[in-house]
Amino acid sequence: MSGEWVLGIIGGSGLYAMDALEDEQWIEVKSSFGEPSDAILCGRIAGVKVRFLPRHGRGHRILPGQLNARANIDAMKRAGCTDLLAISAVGSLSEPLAPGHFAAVDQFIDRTQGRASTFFDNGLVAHVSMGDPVCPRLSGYAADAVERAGGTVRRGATYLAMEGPQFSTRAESKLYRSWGAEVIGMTGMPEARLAREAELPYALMAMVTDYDSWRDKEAAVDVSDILETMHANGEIARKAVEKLCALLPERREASPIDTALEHAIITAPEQRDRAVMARLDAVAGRVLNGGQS
Ligand SMILES: CSC[C@H]1O[C@H](OP(=O)(O)O)[C@H](O)[C@@H]1O
Ligand SMILES: Nc1ncnc2[nH]cnc12
Repeated sequence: MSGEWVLGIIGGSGLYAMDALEDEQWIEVKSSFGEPSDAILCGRIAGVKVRFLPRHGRGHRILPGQLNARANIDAMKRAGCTDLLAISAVGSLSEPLAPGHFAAVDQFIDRTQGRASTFFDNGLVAHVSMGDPVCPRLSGYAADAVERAGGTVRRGATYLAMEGPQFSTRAESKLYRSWGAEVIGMTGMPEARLAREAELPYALMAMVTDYDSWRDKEAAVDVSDILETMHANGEIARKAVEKLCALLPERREASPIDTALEHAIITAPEQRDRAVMARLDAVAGRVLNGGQS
């Protein structure tokens, strides 16, 4: 879909509103997948339409494992988002990625358990490609924006999504390092999977808050260290969103991710479950309704 940008921002720990928005208004968006984390804050930054959702709700009410990621992504799609930038606090599993740095995530290892991780269901089976889970265009713009906001950013990092809410043991932390994971958090999955199913180009800008628990001579991560780093660097994340809006080209060219479902649904048309199709009106309406966008 070429045309205008409607930039969805999913704000993680420490990011519960966006001061820079003009004409701001919180709107309740109903989802066919249950309750989203909160209302969506709508407005404009540098002329770009922005839709902001605090991932854990205002006041940080929702555990990572209890987030209704399906409702969140479905609501952002219904709110008209064309692209989604997720912002997340993460632990670092790599020495050069120091607390206070940012990382533009480009790969995931998913260790979450028991979370609803697809919009599809019996009666409507789909398999989207997840080889390249992140939109390189949006991720590149977001990394440029962090630099313009004065941050240090690493382009390309593998994110280990853990279940939580407890932090990792030292043995787990070392194991994930041996797998090549560079940052660790609790929310990037299934969010990234669901964004792809919803044909929304997704990027994850991770803010490193701690060194997790793999450094033997140092204390294991605790939440007070995380909050301290988050408060010291949250302003860069907020400023980066403003810079991102300012640097997006006026016209949004189509992305291949806009049509991720094109050949993904394999259930024969006559076998499709009407109720499941109805629930997917926003996520998959483009393909289910004869390919119109
Ligand atoms: C506050 S520390 C752990 C918490 O922070 C991260 O949240 P988010 O990804 O939403 O920024 C992490 O995933 C945990 O949920
Ligand atoms: N060390 C860590 N593990 C999981 N999630 C985090 N979020 C911030 N730091 C984290």
